[in-house]
Parts: sequence; C-alpha cells; structure tokens
Amino acid sequence: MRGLINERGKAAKRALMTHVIAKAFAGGGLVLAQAGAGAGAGAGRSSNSRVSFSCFGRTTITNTAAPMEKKKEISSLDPIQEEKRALRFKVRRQLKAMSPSQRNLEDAAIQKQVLEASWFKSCKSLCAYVSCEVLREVDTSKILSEILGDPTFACDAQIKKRLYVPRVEDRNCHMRMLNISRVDDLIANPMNILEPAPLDNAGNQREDVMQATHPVDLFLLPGLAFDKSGRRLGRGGGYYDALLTSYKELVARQKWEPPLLVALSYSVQIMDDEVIPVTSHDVLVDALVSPAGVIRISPIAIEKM
Ligand SMILES: Nc1nc2c(c(=O)[nH]1)N(C=O)[C@@H](CNc1ccc(C(=O)N[C@@H](CCC(=O)O)C(=O)O)cc1)CN2
Ligand SMILES: Nc1ncnc2c1ncn2[C@@H]1O[C@H](COP(=O)(O)OP(=O)(O)OP(=O)(O)O)[C@@H](O)[C@H]1O
Repeated sequence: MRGLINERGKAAKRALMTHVIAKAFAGGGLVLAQAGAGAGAGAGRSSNSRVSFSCFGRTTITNTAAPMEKKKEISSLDPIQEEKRALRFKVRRQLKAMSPSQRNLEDAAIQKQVLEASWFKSCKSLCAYVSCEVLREVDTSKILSEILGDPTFACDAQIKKRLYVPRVEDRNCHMRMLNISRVDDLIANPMNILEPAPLDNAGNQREDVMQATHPVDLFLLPGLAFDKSGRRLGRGGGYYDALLTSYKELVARQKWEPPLLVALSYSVQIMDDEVIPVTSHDVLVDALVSPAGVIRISPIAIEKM
C-alpha cells in the first residue's frame, strides 16, 4: 500500500494541486488569505495569485498584487484559523525534514505498539485512515494489511475486525467512513489518497459507519499536530471534527459505549501544551501513539488502555 503511493511522487502533488484548485473555485467565495501561510503542498499559484482552500465554503484566494486595503482584510481573518494555518505550515516543514530512515523507524515503532496493544487486539470494529506518503502521515499499511489479511505481511493469525475507512464526498467537504474487506477495495482519489468506491464489487452500497447497527470501538486518527491534553490539529478541512461530532451524537442516541479516539503521531508532531489553538468544533482525542509509547489522556483511555 505504501509502495503504491510512493511510486506516484510528483504526479501525486500535481493531482493534489489540481484538486485543491478545483475545490477552491467550486466553493465560490472570495476571501483574502495570507501569502505564504497556507501555501503548503496544496496551494495553487499563478504569477500573482495563490489559491488555498478551506472547507465549509470558506475558500481563500490571495492576490499578491492586491492593493493595501485588500491586504488589510488578511489580518482581519479569524486569528485562531491564522494560528492554525501557521502551525500547519511549520509542522509540514518539520515532517518534510525527517529522513526516510527516521520515518521508517517511527512508523514501525508506532504500528508495532498498535498491533500488540490489548485495546487493539480486542477491538471488533474500527475506523482507520489509509496513510498517504505524500502527506507524510504515520504509516498505517501494516495495521490495515493485518486487519485485511494481506498475504505479503506475515501474521500469526488473521485478525478479524470490521474496518471502515474515509471517503471524501465532494459536496460540503463531507467525509464518510465506508466498510472495506480487502486492500483491493481501495482506489486513489484526486488527492492521491486511497479510498473505497461507494459500491462494492457486487454493486452493493458499502456500509457507512453512520448507518451501522453496531458501534465501532476505535478510531485511528491522522493529523498534523497533537498535544498531551488531547488537542489535535488536522489538515484544515474540518472533515474529522464534523464526522467525530456526528458519530458521538449517534453513540449518545444509541446508548452505545463511546469509541476510543487514538491519534498516531511522529515525535515531531507532539507539541507543548497550549501551542495548538482550539475552537468549540475541535474534538479532543483520548490517546496518542508515538514512537516513545502510548500517551493516555482521557478517563476512558486510562480505563481501557
Ligand atoms: N489519509 C488520510 N485520509 C483522509 C484524510 C487525512 O487527513 N488523511 N482526511 C482528513 O481530513 C480527509 C481528506 N482531507 C484532506 C485534507 C487536506 C489534504 C491536503 O492535501 N492538504 C494539504 C494542504 C492543502 C492546503 O492547505 O492548501 C497538506 O496538508 O499538505 C488532504 C486530505 C479524508 N481522508
Ligand atoms: N462540526 C463542525 N461543524 C461546522 N464547521 C466545522 C465543524 N468542525 C470544523 N468546522 C470548521 O471547519 C473548518 C476547519 O476546521 P479545523 O481547522 O478545526 O479543521 P481540522 O481539525 O484541521 O481538520 P480535520 O477535522 O479534517 O482534521 C473551520 O472553519 C471550522 O470552524
């Protein structure tokens, strides 16, 4: 899975950029954004403009040749979003500076801890992200392959778990978690992230975790930065915050046990307290798995992990 993404290299970045630009124009709004601040892998550029995107209809377009009064609008953007954007920029740079061998070591250490953990072994149903090399995310390929029984990975016994993975639906930056049973169920989306088609090979709708009759026990979450009080900084789409909020509401309605929200983090992604800005939309995680170990944060993590 990781190899598949590896091979795509520059084409992936082009695909990502095309997608982000298309998304920006689909959003329709015209808001100024700070030059440089949002200019990560997905920022589109022309000679005097940069386009970046944010979800829930807040598209941002920077005209670097804009007159002064337009530049003033830049500083009137929500300061929390500005802080988040600056932190994303910084963490992306640190992730890019990690050597491949360091990343491999940390990927192996994180996945080993997950695979050997009692809370993972006992979980019957989970939502997990399909890691993307271009985004420098903690690798999940070994975890997913063990769940799905990929023969290229040696495992003592196939772990039987129900697995849901993200699929971005274009409208309103909506993300669903759909059930898959094989690695082959995944295809690359325009952002070059592997995700399932809405229909399975037999033409049936894949089960959406929001429609499932049984709860999931665990979410394995991606992100750009985390801290030891459970704060999580995502990539700015609000996809996970929205989905986790809806899922928590479903859990409360059904009187199910809440799932463990566990983020996977390289060492450089763990920030000091108070560094990550938060709003009321941000959902806190219960625990982190880093190469140095599991960090249990919430009472549910302390009880179950
Ligand atoms: N593996 C994986 N799948 C996922 C997510 C994720 O974070 N990781 N998502 C979680 O939401 C959703 C997709 N959301 C995404 C949001 C932004 C970017 C992205 O490429 N961002 C660029 C910067 C873009 C910009 O700011 O202009 C980047 O982070 O470098 C990718 C996926 C659903 N699937
Ligand atoms: N549940 C929600 N309902 C409405 N808007 C939301 C919700 N969650 C986040 N948003 C909005 O989405 C935008 C992006 O949010 P934020 O910067 O917190 O995303 P993120 O945590 O980086 O991304 P993700 O959740 O995909 O990992 C913000 O404008 C935020 O207000």
